[in-house]
Amino acid sequence: MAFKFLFSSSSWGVRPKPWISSGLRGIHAPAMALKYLNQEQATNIDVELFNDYRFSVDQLMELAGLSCAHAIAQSFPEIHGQSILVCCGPGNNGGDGLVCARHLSLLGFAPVIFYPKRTDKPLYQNLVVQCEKMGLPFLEQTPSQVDMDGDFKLVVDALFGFSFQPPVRSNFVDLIARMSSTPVPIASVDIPSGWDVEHGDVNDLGLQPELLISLTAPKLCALKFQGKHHFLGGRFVPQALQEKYQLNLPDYPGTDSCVRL
Ligand SMILES: NC(=O)C1=CN([C@@H]2O[C@H](COP(=O)(O)OP(=O)(O)OC[C@H]3O[C@@H](n4cnc5c(N)ncnc54)[C@H](O)[C@@H]3O)[C@@H](O)[C@H]2O)[C@@H](O)CC1
Ligand SMILES: [K+]
Repeated sequence: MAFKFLFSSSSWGVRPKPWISSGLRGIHAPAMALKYLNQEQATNIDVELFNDYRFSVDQLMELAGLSCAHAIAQSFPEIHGQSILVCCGPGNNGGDGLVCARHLSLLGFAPVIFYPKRTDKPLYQNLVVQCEKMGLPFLEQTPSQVDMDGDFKLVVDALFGFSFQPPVRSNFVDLIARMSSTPVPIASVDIPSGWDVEHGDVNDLGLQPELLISLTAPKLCALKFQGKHHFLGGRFVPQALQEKYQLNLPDYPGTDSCVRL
């Protein structure tokens, strides 16, 4: 396969993509550039999936969380069987974290959950019970810096996703500061927490994940991501919706739930 690179302005929310050979008479057709969403587009797609396509939150959260666990397993195979701290926030990003923790456990990792601001809705209560009944430990207090640095091989950041509005409120400041300072690698679900969804780490909190799993489609802040592994997960976007928003998502390999970007 022949590759050339097509460069586009990042202000359009796109990244260089290879030209993929059509295989016909040596003609090379340009692949359409992957779309990076602003906050409004991410919200609109979310609303459309629920209201028009009639998916339930549980359905998409299960697929999103599963894809995060798979991306983690692919990125950090060397920590299989070892302890992973999964920090879950109050919204759906936190729900993805709870699902991810459950699947990490099923994959043979040893997740420990920290879920400080719980939501009083059956969906979240059920996710907690599922994890509890599977024997996953929950931390009662914000882990100290020493504990975070010493007890875990990976920290999953499922605090805030595309609905985050900076700055971080006081109750999460310490946790994000510790996640930013730890030498333990961070895997962020959808958005590195504390980052502005479009502009990145505008408040200089310093959270720099080693793995980012963008869900549905990457958000604009992902253009500022400098870690080793960037995956797309959430393999549930119907073709018509992909076309309506010109997402130009890459093909997922085989039956995989995530794809490396
Ligand atoms: N289609 C989709 O688009 C899907 C989205 N999913 C997940 O859902 C996420 C979006 O979920 P939500 O809309 O529930 O929102 P988030 O989980 O991004 O965050 C909302 C919560 O964070 C709090 N919050 C916002 N700004 C804050 C601040 N500055 N300080 C402290 N707390 C703050 C809010 O009060 C609210 O409780 C996505 O990022 C993704 O992870 C998946 O579950 C499934 C499918
Ligand atoms: K996050």
